[in-house]
Amino acid sequence: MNALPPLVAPAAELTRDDIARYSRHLLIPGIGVGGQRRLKNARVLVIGAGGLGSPVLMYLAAAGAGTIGIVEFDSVEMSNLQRQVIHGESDLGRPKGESARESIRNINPHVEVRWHNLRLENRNAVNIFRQYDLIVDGTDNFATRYLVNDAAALAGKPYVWGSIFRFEGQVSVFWEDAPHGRGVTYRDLFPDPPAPGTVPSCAEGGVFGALCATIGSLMATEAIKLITGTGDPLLGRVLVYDALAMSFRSLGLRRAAGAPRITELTDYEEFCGTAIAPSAGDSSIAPTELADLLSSAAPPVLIDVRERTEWEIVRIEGATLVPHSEFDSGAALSQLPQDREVVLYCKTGVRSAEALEALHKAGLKNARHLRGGLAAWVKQVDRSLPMY
Ligand SMILES: Nc1ncnc2c1ncn2[C@@H]1O[C@H](COP(=O)(O)OP(=O)(O)OP(=O)(O)O)[C@@H](O)[C@H]1O
Repeated sequence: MNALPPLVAPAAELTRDDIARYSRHLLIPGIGVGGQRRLKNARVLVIGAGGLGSPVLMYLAAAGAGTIGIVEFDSVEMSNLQRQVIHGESDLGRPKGESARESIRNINPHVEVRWHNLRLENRNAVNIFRQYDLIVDGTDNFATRYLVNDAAALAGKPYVWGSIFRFEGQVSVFWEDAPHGRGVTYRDLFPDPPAPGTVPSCAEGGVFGALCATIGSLMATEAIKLITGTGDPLLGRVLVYDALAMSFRSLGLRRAAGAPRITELTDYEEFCGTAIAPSAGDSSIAPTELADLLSSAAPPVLIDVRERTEWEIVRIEGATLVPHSEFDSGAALSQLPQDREVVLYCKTGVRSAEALEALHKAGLKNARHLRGGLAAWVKQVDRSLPMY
């Protein structure tokens, strides 16, 4: 085993209550009283109290991490409850940070919870990271992941990273300044972000709820190992889990030869191509305008560019399904009329804007896309439709 020195110094003695509460940890060689005292002294920052953040926060709290920070700005929605188990039915509409803090207090009142009620951004990341020993990234977007990576490097902190999609997940530990030259960062795994629109988010592609527990619990495990100096952390390795095959693979990861040190933050939205909405620009149509147009004498042809699974959940009446992938391949063009206006829509307006760009490039100009997608349509036009 290639254990690292423990990240955190031990706290003062354990109390009687600590000994009773953590007794099953105290019995394990590798944690014991020494490891538990380190946990008590640990300050862990968890970014996002969502699918991954939920199990991470719950297990770190139960394990007795002394101080847990939560960075989260969002509120609990119905579609979160299938996997974000730190929140419950009675938390719907509440800030996730508040709900998570309450759950943690219920699990372990000895944990000090610091909720940073904000979006992690360039202007706050490094300062917040400096207040903690270890960062755990439970976020869901590439811009934030690169920011977490670079800010962790600038603050000199290790961080545990996890990612989930449908039935697959990945976990690793990144730390530019890791002892024994084991420093690898997220940029060594993914030097470049994927082209915008090529990797669907969980909101678009879906995620298997129990996968979050597997990956989140692995992330909490790595955090506890680093804090206590127990076992071999996933430094320089990525663990890949396939829930359908029920298999784990561990892939080696090296620092790219000559990779420069991270010395500053950059514009992550621009780096990831998510800064500007695709250049469909003013070729969008508002939901209410589309509703009027659909009931006019010359209604446009309405095209749903989502996946069939989404189409089967809910759709706008009268729409035809032509999935987004058929726009990339060019197959969509032959299915669209040249003599009538075409309006494309997706869930939130991102995929439809991309599909529209492909149509414009192919020469079909008489086309627009629904601004804000089906989500905006449901809010502004037809509240009777369910939203996912
Ligand atoms: N930059 C950021 N700062 C703070 N929290 C963030 C940031 N980026 C993402 N998050 C939070 O990370 C969590 C990610 O969790 P997850 O993807 O499971 O949830 P979600 O975004 O609610 O899901 P969905 O997109 O399916 O509705 C979210 O709660 C989100 O608010």
